[in-house]
Amino acid sequence: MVCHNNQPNGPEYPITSNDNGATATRQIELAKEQEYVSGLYERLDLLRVRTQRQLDGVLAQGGSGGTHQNRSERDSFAGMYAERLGRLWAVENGLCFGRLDNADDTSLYIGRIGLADDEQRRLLIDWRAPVAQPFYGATPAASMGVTRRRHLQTKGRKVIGVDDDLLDLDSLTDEDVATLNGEAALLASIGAKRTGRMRDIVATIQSEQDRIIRSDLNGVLVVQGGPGTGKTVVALHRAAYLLYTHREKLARRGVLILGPNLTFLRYIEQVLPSLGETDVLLSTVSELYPGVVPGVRERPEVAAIKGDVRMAQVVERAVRERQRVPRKPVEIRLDKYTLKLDGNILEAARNRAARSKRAHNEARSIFVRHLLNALARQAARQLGRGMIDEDELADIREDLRTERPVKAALNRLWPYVTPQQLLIGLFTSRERLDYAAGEFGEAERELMLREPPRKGENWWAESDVPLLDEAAELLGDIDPGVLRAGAWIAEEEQAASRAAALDERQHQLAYAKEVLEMTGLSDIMDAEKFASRHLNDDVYLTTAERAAADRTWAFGHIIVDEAQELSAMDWRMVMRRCPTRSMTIVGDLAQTGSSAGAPSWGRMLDPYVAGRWREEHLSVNYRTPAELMVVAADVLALIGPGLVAPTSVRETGARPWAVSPLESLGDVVKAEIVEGGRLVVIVPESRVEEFGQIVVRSVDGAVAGPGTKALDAQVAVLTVAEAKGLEFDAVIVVEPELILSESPRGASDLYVALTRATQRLGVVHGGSLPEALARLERHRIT
Ligand SMILES: Nc1ncnc2c1ncn2[C@@H]1O[C@H](COP(=O)(O)OP(=O)(O)OP(=O)(O)O)[C@@H](O)[C@H]1O
Repeated sequence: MVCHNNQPNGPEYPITSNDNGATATRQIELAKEQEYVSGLYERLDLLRVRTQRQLDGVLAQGGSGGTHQNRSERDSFAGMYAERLGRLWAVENGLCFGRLDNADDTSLYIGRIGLADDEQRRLLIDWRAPVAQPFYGATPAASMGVTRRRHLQTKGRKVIGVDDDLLDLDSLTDEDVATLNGEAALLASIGAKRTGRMRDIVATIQSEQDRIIRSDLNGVLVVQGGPGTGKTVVALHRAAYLLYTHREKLARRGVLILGPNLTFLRYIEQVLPSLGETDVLLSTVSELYPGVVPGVRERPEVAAIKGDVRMAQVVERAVRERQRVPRKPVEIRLDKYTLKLDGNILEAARNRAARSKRAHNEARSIFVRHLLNALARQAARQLGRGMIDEDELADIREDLRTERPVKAALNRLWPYVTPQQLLIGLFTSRERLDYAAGEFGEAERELMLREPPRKGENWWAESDVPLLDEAAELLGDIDPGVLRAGAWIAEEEQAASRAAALDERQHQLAYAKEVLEMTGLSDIMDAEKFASRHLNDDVYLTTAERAAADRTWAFGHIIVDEAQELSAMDWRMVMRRCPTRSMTIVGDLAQTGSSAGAPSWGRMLDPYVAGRWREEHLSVNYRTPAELMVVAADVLALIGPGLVAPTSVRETGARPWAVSPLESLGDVVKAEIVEGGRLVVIVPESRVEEFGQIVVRSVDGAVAGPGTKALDAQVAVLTVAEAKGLEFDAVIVVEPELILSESPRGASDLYVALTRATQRLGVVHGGSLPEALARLERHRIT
């Protein structure tokens, strides 16, 4: 199916006939719908006023008075009303977007939330309710009792268009024919200019997407689909659907959505609130280890090694290395005598601790107890006290425990280790790597070897995060008493965790401000107070916030976006967060850019759910026009001969082009700027700074590099990895040959770059143009 739609904004008022009678019929229909929709907004306003009053009432009871329980109840109610109010405000735009007419002559209006009047009569059905499903699933062949599906287009509170699908074709009347205009709502939506933020598609979900959204909560669902097929947006709607349908279960355990980078998370972060869902944790995989924010860019070959599943054994052996029995006996010199720990004693103590199956730090007390007993007996012998009772032995043991040389020896023999210390110790020591990473070759071990961190340096790379998590599992917690003493924790680590706490606080404050503005409460309460009351206090943290701070949190459901990028080690970490294996995994194997990414879904998932994961496919591209996909398909052929590009839903008539020389870049970008829309310049990683500077110098307000600013700017300069998952009205790819050659997954990178545009695509090159781009219309600027 290819529809022609040259209007980037789509029709504002979808009139397909210029017949006067039909136009009059439409006007009448519009007026009827307007009346109903106005009634819905009146109801919404009333509910807002009521909820606001309830909130004011609770807040008026004062902040710090009463018992702890009174205060905590008050705060809970205030939190609940504020959240409800937030929801009521969030659905302002597009409150009602559809109507279903049933064969029994009843009609249902479908919208973002459910509304009822005071007599509990249904006025508006939540799009996620089972009765709303035919709005997305009914077809003429399987009409599900529906005769007409009507899309309502609104601007603010005004109904500006109706767009009907008639599903019972036999019952068509002349008036029906006048309002029949199939895909106008979809085309208007996908042709609209982009704002730098993903919007919800609740009014135009297609039936293959709806099946995925409403698929069962249990088990692992993989959604494989080419670029622009709606994987991300479908995954987000699925989160909203699951929260609505299994509210109780998921509210307790929470839903985690994992995306490829922070810019992407900013890009999608408004979709769920616009669907009335705020309590979902959005995170990148590299943020999953609390307290560590990776800042080191690693070479792809190093990331590939550290993402290899064999690293699990390496970490395990690195832990065991810390429990190694020294070859020579250990002597402990005290004032009165010298004690000696030989191999047999040490081995026995270590075996006893190992048999406990506890994690390293938690098993330490067993090891220490066993050794102290042995030392106490030796001490008693040396003091000439052959037979001593248990009490005397205990006294000697306690004396020994506080002796400095004994403590030092115990620390050497079975040290407390943090995950950070373990990895720094491992990757900065050739000896330790040789011991722990035997299954990797010498060259690979050499690649892993690093300099120790300098003071204040952020030492962590993304590939370290799952290794830290793995280490945390094997090391376990350190006794908080010992932790407080803290002397053995590297200063750098303390500084890093203080910085992370500060960052977190700032993020909470920004979020609090947003909530207060959205709920109209900013005059009553300041953000600082709101944040400490509702966000930072253990009792009132939302599920998502509590989960974010807890490495061992088990989520009710996890959605992984751009899942092809995760390494085998990443999957181990993600699976640990979801013991029930209720997951939605969306991605496209052809777009894999990471050197440690998935070669196939089975390879990544079979170790956890062999034969128990189900796969769905999406095959229609709602983003990239057909003219652009023809070019992208030639690059797809480089990735794998049998791969099939998704079918574009529309043509625009705009042919993609290539220009040279490279010196024209600034002018070309200026000429391509989309009024009221977004343009991205996608550049090779190795020349990002150079091209970024050229564009920033040539175009006022252009932004080089990722982040919120890049999303908001009219022109942004990004690498492929930074542009992954995003979309723009126009895309200019610079030096595609270099993108192809500079990474082992160059063809996938170029494919991703070429498929980011919703309207126009151009290439600027100085070097040769890859053969796969032969279909581009070529120009030379003189
Ligand atoms: N049913 C729909 N109605 C309107 N717009 C849609 C629909 N499905 C998808 N889209 C739009 O198509 C675009 C692409 O969607 P999305 O980013 O989810 O695709 P994707 O499969 O994740 O792409 P990629 O793999 O390239 O990142 C978005 O603008 C999205 O809103």
